[in-house]
Order: sequence, then C-alpha cells, then structure tokens
Amino acid sequence: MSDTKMASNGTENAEFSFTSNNNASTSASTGRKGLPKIQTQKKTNDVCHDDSTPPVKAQTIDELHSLQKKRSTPTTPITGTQSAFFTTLSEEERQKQQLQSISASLASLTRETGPKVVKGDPARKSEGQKVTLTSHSHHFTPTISVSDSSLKFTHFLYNLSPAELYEQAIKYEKGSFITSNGALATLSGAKTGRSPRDKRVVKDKTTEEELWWGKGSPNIEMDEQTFLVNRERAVDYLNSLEKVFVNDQFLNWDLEHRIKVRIVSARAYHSLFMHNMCIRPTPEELEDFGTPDFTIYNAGQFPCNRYTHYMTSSTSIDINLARREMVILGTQYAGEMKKGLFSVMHYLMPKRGILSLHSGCNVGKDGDVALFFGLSGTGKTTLSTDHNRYLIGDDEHCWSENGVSNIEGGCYAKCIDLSREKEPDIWNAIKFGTVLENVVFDEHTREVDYVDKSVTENTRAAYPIEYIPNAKIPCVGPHPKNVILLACDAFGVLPPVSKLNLAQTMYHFISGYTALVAGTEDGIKEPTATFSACFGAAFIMLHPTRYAAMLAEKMQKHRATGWLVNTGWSGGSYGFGSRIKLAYTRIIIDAIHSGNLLKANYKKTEVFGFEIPIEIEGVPSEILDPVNTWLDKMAYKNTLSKLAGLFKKNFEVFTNYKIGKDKLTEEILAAGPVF
Ligand SMILES: Nc1ncnc2c1ncn2[C@@H]1O[C@H](COP(=O)(O)OP(=O)(O)OP(=O)(O)O)[C@@H](O)[C@H]1O
Ligand SMILES: O=C([O-])CC(=O)C(=O)O
Ligand SMILES: [Ca+2]
Ligand SMILES: [Mn+2]
Repeated sequence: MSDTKMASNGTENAEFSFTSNNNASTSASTGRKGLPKIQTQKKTNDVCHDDSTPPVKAQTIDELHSLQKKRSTPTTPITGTQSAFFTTLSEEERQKQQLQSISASLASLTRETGPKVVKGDPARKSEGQKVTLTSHSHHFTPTISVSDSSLKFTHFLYNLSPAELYEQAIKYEKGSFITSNGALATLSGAKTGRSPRDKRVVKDKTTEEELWWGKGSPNIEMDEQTFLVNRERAVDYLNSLEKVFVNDQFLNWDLEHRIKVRIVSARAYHSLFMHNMCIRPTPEELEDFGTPDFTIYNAGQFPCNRYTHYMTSSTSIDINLARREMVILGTQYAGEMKKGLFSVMHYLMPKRGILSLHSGCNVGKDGDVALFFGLSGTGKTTLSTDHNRYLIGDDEHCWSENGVSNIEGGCYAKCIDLSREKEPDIWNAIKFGTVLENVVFDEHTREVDYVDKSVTENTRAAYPIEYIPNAKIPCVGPHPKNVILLACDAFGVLPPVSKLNLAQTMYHFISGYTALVAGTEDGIKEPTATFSACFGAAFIMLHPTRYAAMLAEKMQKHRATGWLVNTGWSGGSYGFGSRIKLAYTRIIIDAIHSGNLLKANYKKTEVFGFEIPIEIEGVPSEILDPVNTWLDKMAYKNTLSKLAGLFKKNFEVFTNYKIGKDKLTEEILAAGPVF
C-alpha cells in the first residue's frame, strides 16, 4: 500500500490524521488555535468503536486463552437419557481400553508389562488439559529396585489433526516450515529415499515356505531373536521420549479386506505423513477400532546396532509377519512406512486370492478403469492424476473379484521440476495439510523452488487423495479395461506406445524394466537400466510368477488390453535425446482410454516384436517408431540389441517357472525379444 493511499484511508481505519481539513470542525468546536487536535476516533456512523463490542467474559489471561479452544464435539451423538447413561459408561471404558491397547503396543519384551501411558501433550499439563492415565491392570508400586524407565510416563498424541501436527512439527522438529502455499516443509534427514538393502524379513517355519527367498528377492532374512532385539531397541527408544505419536488408520478401500494399522512414531512429520497416506477413519470407526492388525514402530532417528547379527549398516527396516509388526531404525524417510505396509499387503492379499499391484489407477466417466504399472518415477502418479478422469489411486491397489480398490488414502507425488502448467492438479494439491519433503524454499517468502535439487532429487509431496478434485471416493472401481505398463527407457529405443498381447504383457510385467532417473532408492543418481519383477520387486513377498499368474488370469477373464508406454527418452539415449514430452504421453494415454488407439493401424517392430501405431492424432508420427528419431541408425541398432540382451539375461531366472494355465508359460517365454 502506498503512503498516499494510507493517508486518504486514514479516517476509515480510525488512524491518526493530521489533515487539517478533517479536523476543522474539531478545532472550531474547541475554539483553540494552532495545531489541529489529533483525531483518534472514527467519524463515520458517529459510533465509538472502541466500546462497540461487549467486553470479553474472562477475568484473567488464562481464562481468555481457555475460551479460544472449544472441546471437540462428541463423536457419537447422545440421544435420550438412557443412551446417555450407557455412552458415558462406555466412553470411560473406551478410554481405558485405548490406554491399555497403546500400553500393550509399547510393551517391552523384557519387562513383560506395557509402560505407563498418558494421553495428551506433556507441554499442555499446565493448561489444565485433561490427561488420562493408564489404569493399571497390574499392581504397580514404585520401589528403589524399579528401573527409571518404569517410573516415567510415556505421553502419546493420538490421531492428531493436521493443524495440531503442524504445531508440533514447527515447535519441536528442526527443518519444519510452512511454505507459501500452506504445505508443511520437512526434512527427512540423512536418508532421502528408501533403503532396500536394509530391509529384513523374519524367516520362520511358515515364511520359509511361503515367501520368495534368495537371488533377486527383496526379502533378506533375519531370525526372530534379532527382530526382537531391534524391536526392543525401537520400543525403548520410543518410551524414553517425552511423547510419541500414535496413528490408528486403515488400508484398503475394499471394506471386506480392510486392514487396521497402528503407527507409533517419534515425529509429527511421520504422523502427518501417515495421516495423509493411509485411510483416515471416521470418528465412529475410530471408536470401534480395537486391536490393530499390524503395528509399525518407527524409531527412525535412532540407529540399529551394527554388532547385531544380520545388520550391515545402521539402518534396518524389519518385518515380522507372525507378530504383525514392523520396526524402523536408522532412517527417517517416511516412504519406508508406506512401502513397508505395501509389502505386508503383498503377503496378506494374495493369501485371500486378491492381487496386490504397484500401480496407479483411474476411471473414466463411462466406468473404464485403467491401471498404470511402473517403477518409481515412470509416471504412475503423473498419468493417473488426469483432469478428465476420476482418480482411484496413484500407487498401490488391489484387484479382487469385486474389481479394483486403492490400498491408501493419499498420494505421494514426485515434485522435482513440478510445474503448474503441466501438472495442475498435483500443484493445487500442495496446500495446507500436505507434507512437502526435502524441498528448497526462499528463506523469506517461503516460496518453494521445485527445480532446486540441493537436498535431493527425490523431493515429494504427500497429500490426502481428496485434495485431487476429481478423486473417486470411495476409491474403488470395476475391473480394468486397460493395463498400461510404464517404462522410462533411458536407452531411447522403446517406442512411445506399443500394443501388447497377453503373453507380451506378462513378459514385460515379470521383467519390470525401467531406467531409474531420480534417487528414490538411496544412492541412485544417474540413470541405469533396472529390472524389478512385477514393477515392484522391492515390495513383493511371494515369487513374482505368483502375481503374474493372477494378473494373467484376471486380464484374460475381464478382457483387458495390455500396453507398453515409454515415458523416457526419444531421439537418442540419455545424454543425446530428450525425455518424451509429457503432453505427447498424455495424448497417447487419452487415445488408449477412449478406445481410439485400438482402432489404429499397426506395424510390428524388429527385435521386441511390438505392435506400434502408424499414427496418433496430435503426436508427430515420426516419433512413434524410435528409429526415425535417431540420427545415427547404427547406434540405434546397437542400443536396441544391447537392451534386448539385458532383457534376455534378466529373464533367465524365470524360465523354470510355470505361469498360469495351458501354454501360457511357453508363450510368455517366446514373447521376449528375438535377435
Ligand atoms: N512423458 C512423461 N510421462 C510421465 N512423466 C513424465 C514425463 N516427462 C517427465 N515426467 C516426469 O516424471 C515424473 C514421474 O513421476 P511420478 O511421480 O509419476 O512417478 P511414479 O511412477 O508415481 O513413482 P513412485 O512409485 O516413486 O511414486 C514426474 O516428475 C513427471 O513430471
Ligand atoms: O516408496 C517410495 O519412496 C516412493 C515410491 O512410491 C516408490 O519408490 O515406488
Ligand atoms: Ca507415485
Ligand atoms: Mn511407488
């Protein structure tokens, strides 16, 4: 606001005014000369505004502050005196049960009983906030022989709201700031991506038989005893803190197969992340939550002990399926929790005949569902978030007899180079409530610079799915019509789009090819060809062919069409060509959704034997066959052969497995590159 504007508005704002014109009457009435009297009252309406509102009903500052917050409304409406009686009773009982449940979750294995837990922020005790203590079922007499840890209370902050978590983060966690768009910027610490080499799974009699072990498997074994050592380390760490965060939430929008999860963590950042990423229970659902089906102990700030058997670094992410528990030590990267639970779903769901998928999913106005498979950074989130379609989910789904369902309640978008123009819905989802990980922002304006990779290339935004305006809630849909396999081909030899037959779809699903471009997995900075079975080997628990067989069966039954879309390089390999324009990829995807691409004219490519369209309206025809875009045709041929060789070599380990019925296995083996 300019100075002149300020002056002219002076009277309206009841500010001082030295303008003699304004005060002429005042001077005249008092009959005094010299400087005009300072005008402090608003003249309009002739009302004295200082006295126009009744005084605050508080006698002290503390009382005034207590007026600011009103109690949250009871979650269950109380109707009639009889039910009120029962509600009061059960409310007390519920509180007691909740405390017991959380105390049990935090129980040490050596001390047999859970710690004394108390609900609420320890910093608020003085504010007269109601805190509820554990009602001890065991007899508790503090004596000198009792350890210090059993003399102390563990405060827990239960399912806090985003606003409360913002306050906790900003007050207590270094590196937490509100950005100009309203999001909470956080730092995940030294780890800015997942650490797949530090993942451990307990091998017991059951899992030894059921899970995929050995070469290529993400399940690195650990014994039960070592798990308990790490669990104790995490639980002791958490109990040593002033307070811990507890989230009780759900996974899977398919109500029949919903899983209850509890996340115990030390950071508000972790609690808000999971609040956004898991399905948020309604207050009524929370009342009946009971015992969780799975619990995460996130002690990420605290390292594991490298002298412990099986530990090869100070980071350990441990899954124990029998105990239904996961322990995180030595990494604060929040994606570990999300993907750890995904691994658990990859075990639990197939047991029920449900296929779990590392895929995005959306549905058109006519109910046509598309799945988007692909490794990290290939475009699942970007392409499933489509303004013309309803978003079911961006990363983790189930395909059951009922159709598809999202496992999660939020999205986790990459935000490096994010632009409002290219990805408007993701851009607009970054607002109050969203966690922005490891981004760089202006120290004064707090404006985020999405181009800046100073902290990491793997910058991320985690937001509730309803932040996308056309999210489909509940996040479920009918059986898929199109199955789109995404690959970011840094070699630049895969066509922008290929139509696949079922055997080819299975071959490429099992291969799970891409060239990683950003550092989602800790340590990867330069693009490299990667094969990851089922487009998510890091998260699967059973042998890849188990998932593949289920996918083949479902695609066959529901007549879904398979596609391979290269969202990577065109015009040469990484360093020569450039990434295919997102606008072109979107046009290609639109043509798949609409059914128009099915009707196009096709030709067959050499080596990979892909069916590629001759033309697609809106996309330059010459890019549809990559050979056209390479200046050096010899280099193209050599690169194509090189990639084909990598595919062949990768597939060798799968040649002895049977997949599906009839001749499918032989067909899949024959569907690879021929050269
Ligand atoms: N042609 C393209 N198609 C898709 N994405 C593209 C394209 N060109 C550039 N991109 C960028 O690539 C990135 C794709 O990341 P996205 O978040 O969609 O990955 P993702 O498959 O969801 O991975 P993750 O499983 O790690 O979440 C985005 O940053 C997007 O802007
Ligand atoms: O897990 C993460 O960190 C991000 C992700 O979605 C993936 O890597 O597939
Ligand atoms: Ca994603
Ligand atoms: Mn993912």
